[in-house]
Amino acid sequence: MGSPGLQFVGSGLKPSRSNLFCSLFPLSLSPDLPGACIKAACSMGTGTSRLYSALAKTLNSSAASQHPEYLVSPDPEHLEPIDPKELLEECRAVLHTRPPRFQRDFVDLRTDCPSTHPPIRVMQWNILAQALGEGKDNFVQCPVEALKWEERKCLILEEILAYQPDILCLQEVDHYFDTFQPLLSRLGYQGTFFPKPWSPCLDVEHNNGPDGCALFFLQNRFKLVNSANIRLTAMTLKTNQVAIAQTLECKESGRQFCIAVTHLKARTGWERFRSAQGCDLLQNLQNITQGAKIPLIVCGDFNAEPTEEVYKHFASSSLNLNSAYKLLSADGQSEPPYTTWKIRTSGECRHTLDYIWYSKHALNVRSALDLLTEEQIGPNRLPSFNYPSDHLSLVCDFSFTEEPDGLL
Ligand SMILES: NC(=O)C1=CN([C@@H]2O[C@H](COP(=O)(O)OP(=O)(O)OC[C@H]3O[C@@H](n4cnc5c(N)ncnc54)[C@H](OP(=O)(O)O)[C@@H]3O)[C@@H](O)[C@H]2O)C=CC1
Ligand SMILES: [Mg+2]
Repeated sequence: MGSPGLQFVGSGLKPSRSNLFCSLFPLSLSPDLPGACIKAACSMGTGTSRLYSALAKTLNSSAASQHPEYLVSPDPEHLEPIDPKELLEECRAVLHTRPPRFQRDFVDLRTDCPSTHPPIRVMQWNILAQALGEGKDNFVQCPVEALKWEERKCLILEEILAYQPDILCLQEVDHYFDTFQPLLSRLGYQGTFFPKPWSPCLDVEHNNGPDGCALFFLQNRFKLVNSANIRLTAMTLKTNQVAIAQTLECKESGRQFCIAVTHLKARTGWERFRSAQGCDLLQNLQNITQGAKIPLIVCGDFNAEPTEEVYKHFASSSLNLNSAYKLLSADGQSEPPYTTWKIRTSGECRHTLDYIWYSKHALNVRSALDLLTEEQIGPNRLPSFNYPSDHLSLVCDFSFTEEPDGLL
């Protein structure tokens, strides 16, 4: 990680790559980047000079001098909007030496149910914290070059831009303030970040701050009604895991719903702990949705197979939830065979851990993005030069059922 911004300055960017520079470069700057470097690199036209003012303001602010970079959020008013197509092209330029993206298709699930409003596209993704990927995860078949942040961040952005979700639920985010918040806000998203209280990223040398959950929604589609950052408890004890729950109102339909993101405790031996965290989250969501009066979508890396207790709590909750990716199976009852697939020193780890739960009486899943095949994932599994995380993204299109007063 270090000072990735300096790599861009030193990489001999040509004027034709100035767009790339505008969108991607300033957001990777390290607080110790010399001012002279910033000025030299930023004197490339009006757009960049405006960026320079924002950047200079951020770096010179008293907040910046007192707090590490990851706690400093650039003022969104000073950031120019970006055209998603342009950013996608910029990412592709950075990734030109890498193999092409895998093709994934949306599967139509409810073509028979008409909807007057555009669907709500939700993406769930554990993007793999940079510090954990480089320092803790031990992905023994993944070359270190495949994990280089300057390229891996472009693969992550490419995935987001390819599907353009209305709502984005992320786990293991350790580049919120320097990358995702500024870039996604320029794409029209409003973001919220809740770091883990004792993120394992902080144990890694040259880390970029704690990892946590992040929730983004498109401001032109939704109005924020209510937001809660939740530190999960297990049997009344505070834990290291978190969730964000927000009530949003659709600007087109006026209908409200609650969206939540979480990342439960990892590892075997912690099943009862995860179960308790799940119960706490369900209790919080009961309160927020006023006993299931408001439709709910819960995205998460639950770190639990469908056989675990926490999964069963969600499946049988009085919130009337169903897991969207079951609908991809022939009988509509089976989860996919994997949502994460990696090789550690301990061997191959193929598991279904990631879910998108939704209020089954209030929402329809219109389509879901198919998973990567074993052949696409390849023998070295994930992450790889083609795919930036050990977890696959899950993407669903939802619409409200037509009866607003129907049972939730
Ligand atoms: N500084 C301090 O005083 C304290 C520090 N800590 C730190 O926090 C850590 C525990 O945090 P906690 O939130 O409970 O972490 P978790 O056990 O939930 O795991 C943290 C991350 O490790 C990944 N992971 C899962 N399995 C493995 C594996 N076999 N090898 C490597 N990584 C794996 C998980 O990814 P995924 O979800 O993708 O599987 C997850 O993102 C401690 O190890 C310590 O580093 C904790 C308390 C105090
Ligand atoms: Mg992980």
